[in-house]
Amino acid sequence: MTIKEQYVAAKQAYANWGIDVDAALETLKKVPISIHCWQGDDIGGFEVNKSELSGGIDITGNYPGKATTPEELRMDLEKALSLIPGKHRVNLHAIYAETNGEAVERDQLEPKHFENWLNWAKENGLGLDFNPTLFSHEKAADGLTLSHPNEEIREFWINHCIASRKIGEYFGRELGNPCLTNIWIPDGYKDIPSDRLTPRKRLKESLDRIFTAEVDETCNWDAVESKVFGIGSESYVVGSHEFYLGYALKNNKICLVDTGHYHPTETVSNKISSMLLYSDKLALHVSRPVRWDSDHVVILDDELREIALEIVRNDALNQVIIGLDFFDASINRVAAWTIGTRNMIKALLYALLVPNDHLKELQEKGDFTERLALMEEFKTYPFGAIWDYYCEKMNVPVKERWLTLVKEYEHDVLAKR
Ligand SMILES: C[C@H](O)[C@H](O)[C@@H](O)C(=O)CO
Ligand SMILES: [Mn+2]
Repeated sequence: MTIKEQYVAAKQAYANWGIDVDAALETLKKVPISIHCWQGDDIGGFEVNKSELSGGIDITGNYPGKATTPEELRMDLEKALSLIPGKHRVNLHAIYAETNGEAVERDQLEPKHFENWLNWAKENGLGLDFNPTLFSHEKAADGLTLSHPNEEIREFWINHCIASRKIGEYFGRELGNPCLTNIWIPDGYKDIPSDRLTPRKRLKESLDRIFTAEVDETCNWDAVESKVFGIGSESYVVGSHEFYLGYALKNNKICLVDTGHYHPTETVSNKISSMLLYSDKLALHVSRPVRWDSDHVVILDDELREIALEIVRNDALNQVIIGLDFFDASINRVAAWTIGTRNMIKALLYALLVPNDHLKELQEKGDFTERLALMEEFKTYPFGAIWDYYCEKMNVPVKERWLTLVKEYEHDVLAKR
């Protein structure tokens, strides 16, 4: 049977439950995923005076062929994007600035340092998102930035965040598509603090300063990302979930939840409905924690499906900004992007092909037997046939055929670096 024939048969199975597969594919086509550039070079960036990766995050592995220049990184991203169905976004960090060999301090960064990225995004029909980089820097050497007791250090990072919001505004204005500028800081303590409040007060004041700077909200959306712990901040993180949830709600900012930033049995899927009751927008960093915030490549596991289901069944595709955040240096990096992003899209497709309204009704009626029975049966509905057809229709490789192309790229390009 051809892909199309398998699709037609599969479509009927879903139609029996009132699911319009063609409509689901139309919806899926319009959902952008924000693909993080930092998977391509192990969060190295292109600063002239580059520092070692810090901030309590870590990359393991030494797979050959990582991007070492902006041109290589863009080329690798283009390769991955050619294997992923749909039109997406690319998420940049400040350390990916291009300064023509001149050492530009982070608080002095300007839109012009990202002009190449912008032109590339325009040429490729991509959206752009942005992040100030508050790690891998001598002024973050003790693991403190916006909450630092030293005013001069705080000032430096405040100015870096303001500069970043202006870069986000530039991206959003030029692309006619708002840029999400997300602030994540590593601040915290290895051991039990004697004062949890003072650093949080300072962080709050720093954020207030950052957001006082005028930036066009139609071009730039501000987000804040919490964390429960990091390497070297095991006992206390200043920007905890409660801290940012409160800050975002009170100041009309977007909370960004990273799936690796919670206690191991706490799930982000269970937070989405609550957060959306109080906030119009929510941003995600979809990652895969394995025992800790290890940032493994996203797989199609139960939690990914549950996240997608929560977005779809709550009609929140326009409210949840889906970004990815993983970095694996032990495998081919183009493959890492491709696997993780295709899985995020697959999870959304899966969620669009579940009789969500019927399942909700069953719950309301108290028919938990049928609810469980159907939720389980739909796991083996012919979802793969719909996915294959979608890939074919979107002109990207069907099934694992993309892997041959990545291997060729590795042989022809990556291996020669
Ligand atoms: C590089 C990213 O900004 C970083 O991973 C951050 O988003 C994070 O999740 C830190 O744990
Ligand atoms: Mn993150």
